[in-house]
Amino acid sequence: MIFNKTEEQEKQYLQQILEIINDTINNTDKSVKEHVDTLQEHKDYLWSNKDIDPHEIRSMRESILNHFALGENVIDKRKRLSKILDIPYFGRIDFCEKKEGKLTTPIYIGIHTFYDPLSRTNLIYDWRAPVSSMFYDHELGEASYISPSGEVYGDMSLKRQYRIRKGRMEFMIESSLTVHDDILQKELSANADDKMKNIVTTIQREQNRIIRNEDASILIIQGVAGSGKTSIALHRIAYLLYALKGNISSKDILIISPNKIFADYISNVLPELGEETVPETSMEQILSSILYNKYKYQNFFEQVSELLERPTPDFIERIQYKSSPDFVLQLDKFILHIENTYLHATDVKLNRYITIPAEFIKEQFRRFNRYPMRQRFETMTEYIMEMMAIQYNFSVTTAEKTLLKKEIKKMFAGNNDLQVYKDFFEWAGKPKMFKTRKNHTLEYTDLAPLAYLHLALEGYPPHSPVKHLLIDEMQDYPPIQYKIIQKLYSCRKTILGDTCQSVNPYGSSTAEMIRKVFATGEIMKLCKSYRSTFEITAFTQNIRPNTDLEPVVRHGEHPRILRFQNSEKEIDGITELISLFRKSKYKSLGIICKTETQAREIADKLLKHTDNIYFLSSQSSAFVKGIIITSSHMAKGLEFDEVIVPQANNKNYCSEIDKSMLYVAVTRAMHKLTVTYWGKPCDFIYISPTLKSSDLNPL
Ligand SMILES: Nc1ncnc2c1ncn2[C@@H]1O[C@H](COP(=O)(O)OP(=O)(O)OP(=O)(O)O)[C@@H](O)[C@H]1O
Repeated sequence: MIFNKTEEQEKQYLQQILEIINDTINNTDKSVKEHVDTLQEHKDYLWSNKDIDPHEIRSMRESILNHFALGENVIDKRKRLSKILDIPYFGRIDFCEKKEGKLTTPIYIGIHTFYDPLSRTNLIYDWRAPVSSMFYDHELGEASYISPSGEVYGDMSLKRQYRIRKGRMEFMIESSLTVHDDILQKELSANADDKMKNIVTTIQREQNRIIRNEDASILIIQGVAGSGKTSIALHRIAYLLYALKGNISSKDILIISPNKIFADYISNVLPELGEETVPETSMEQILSSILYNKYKYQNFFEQVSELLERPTPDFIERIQYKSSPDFVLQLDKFILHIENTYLHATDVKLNRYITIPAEFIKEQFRRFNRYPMRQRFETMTEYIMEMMAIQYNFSVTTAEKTLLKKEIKKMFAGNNDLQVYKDFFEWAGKPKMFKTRKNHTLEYTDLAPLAYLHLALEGYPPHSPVKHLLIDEMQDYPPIQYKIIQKLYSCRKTILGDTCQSVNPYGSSTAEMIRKVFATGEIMKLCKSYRSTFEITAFTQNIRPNTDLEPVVRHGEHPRILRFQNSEKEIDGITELISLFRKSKYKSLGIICKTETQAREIADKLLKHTDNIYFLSSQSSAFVKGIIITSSHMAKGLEFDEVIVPQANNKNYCSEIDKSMLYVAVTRAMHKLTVTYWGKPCDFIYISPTLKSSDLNPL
């Protein structure tokens, strides 16, 4: 006998569940009110009784704090329950454990657990619960899941998916498959939001393996464009917060994200999954704060812009040199060289009678080699003084002690980070590899090695409280930056990215390179691409073929390549495309240019013809829905219903880095893509014979 066999029965059951949830909400409201009343009573009592004895005050204080904490708990529960009212559950499996006397049990799966205290049953299971994993991993028939007490085997006899919105069941699908294709197609065909959304109802099996991987201490996800890397990494965080409850909370997690826009864009996923937003930072912030924010430096965005707008072979060479794994080895050798040669010891005359010999000082520098070099002076001084006192039976004054410490510090030639860093290039025989810009501004590639040397000399900060580190866009960070991360954060890590989307082709890292830096790590691949229609994906594959990529078959319009007579006509054409977009069903349009300068120029021109266009610069911090004009670099990680890529001529897009930018731009499109140009089309775009001739004729 199947529980709730028909759709009608399921609908009635949904109503019952909603009633129970509503009752529970009413009870929590009562409970909140009781807590508020008690707190008020305590407050009144304290106000109206001036001579209360200290014991009573203390006990009352404890009671207030207690009520407060309980009250907050109840409020959290209330928030969760109100969310459940909208979509109580999205899936169901019927499972019978292979054990005598066990019955088939329907398991309803939602974003949160719902336990009914009256019937003492779990009416809804959290999607992260062990039993729920079968929903994502198994088809009908034999199934198993890993419970805290071991693997549980059984038979899965039914699998349903529901679409419930605002407490109303729109439809249900019964399926033997893992996640039914129709539901996935519906989700993928929906319009883009101003924030990344959760995908809990349609997580795919290969994605679930990554989310629930608790074994890997360093998990490296290499995934093709639109494969759900970022979404999956965030779901993984939500999963770990659930599975390791008590050991880890959201404030113990740190996300290293490429920029503020991206951080804003992904900020909704965890709250949607019922978790707090987690702290976020950027690689630049980490590196600069190691150096006490003392140096002016070209930021990563400026480095990319320079590579796109005015690349010089020297600049490229400097970036390449400092981004190789070999460079880290060289720095390590140099640190050893500092250790062996930077202390130029001399005799120190403490007073008329006592002189500390140079050789003795040198010996102490070596003796304390477990301390970072700049941290040894104090300990060496203490030790030397102690030895003096024992051997010659005399005591030194504080002034003499201070003098000795000062003298030892002076003997060390590595007290200035920048000088040491410059020395490195002399030592390596590559003085041309270091160049500062106007006003002593450092190049971006120098920030990490400088910080690395600083840490080697000064010592690493105490153990970081971060328990899980998430690094997105992993390909953009060179090995030296990972080396620093490894030393700063010893915790578990999830690192994700796609080498094909590097905006830093002269300094990018592959999954394999990253694993080498950490000397460990599990690489998991995501090959299915979900974001774009089949036609758009085929187009992007012509720009940068990736044999790993497997598109999800969802059809849409063919991308269009529009040729114009000149740049003015191109602007007119884009204005026309914008007005067509405004009349369409789509909600977001990204006009993605190669550089920020180009984006700004086009934005200025377009704004003469049309309004409500937002220019997103590297300084922006919030992502907005609507018509956005931006650079490829800023668009990384984002997505739009429709994308227009202007100026795709062979002058604008001609180098390897230009190709990366073009690839990033076109892979942002979900449903519609138009590429415009005047002059000759760039060689990276394949003009397919299926294109209508009107698409190519000059307009
Ligand atoms: N299992 C899934 N169910 C529904 N949608 C999915 C699924 N997996 C991925 N998507 C959708 O695919 C799109 C791409 O996801 P996401 O941005 O996480 O991918 P990514 O690999 O980080 O992309 P990129 O590297 O190109 O920026 C999003 O719209 C996401 O909602």
